[in-house]
Amino acid sequence: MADHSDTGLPPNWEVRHSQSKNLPYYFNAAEKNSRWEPPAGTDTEKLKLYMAKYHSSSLVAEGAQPGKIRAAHLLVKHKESRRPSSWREAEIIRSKDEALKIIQGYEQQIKSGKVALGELALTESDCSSARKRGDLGYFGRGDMQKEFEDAAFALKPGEISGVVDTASGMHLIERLE
Ligand SMILES: O=C(CCc1ccccc1)N[C@H](Cc1nc2ccccc2[nH]1)C(=O)O
Repeated sequence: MADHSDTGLPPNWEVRHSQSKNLPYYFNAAEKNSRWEPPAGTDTEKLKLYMAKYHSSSLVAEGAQPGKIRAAHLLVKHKESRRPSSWREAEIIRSKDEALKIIQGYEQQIKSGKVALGELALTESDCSSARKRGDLGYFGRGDMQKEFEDAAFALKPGEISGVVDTASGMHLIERLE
């Protein structure tokens, strides 16, 4: 078992792995608290070394299976989103219309070749997948919200969707595999 002391995380915190999302998350056994992002007070350089040492193997993406695709997305949430909060902003108050204008701007930048979706997702996406350049891993039909699924499965690998509106917010989707 990995020695938790060299994770760089504050006391009682440890790194665990979400099988369903094939992603590491942070768990505090004392407070029974978990989160996708490292807690405040983390020595991020130490955490990076720890992750490279103990977690790169567990992050091996599931192999492509029949009926599954892999996609990345960039999400702009708004005040009517199912969870109007993200790693970027504790309380998201922009209107749906403002979110639409913002994501249409991103769509233009991406489709003009000025920036890659994954690059923009890193800093602009309101989904926890932002830190993986929006990469959601492999998923099949029934795994994601219907509007998202239909738009993603309609893409060929390498293609980018138009703006997709779901209960989570406004998305741009890039099919990766
Ligand atoms: O549910 C998640 C995590 C999704 C995820 C899957 C696989 C790897 C990493 C993240 N994040 C939500 C925002 C959100 N809503 C979505 C709806 C469809 C696809 C991706 C989505 N992301 C949120 O943060 O509110």
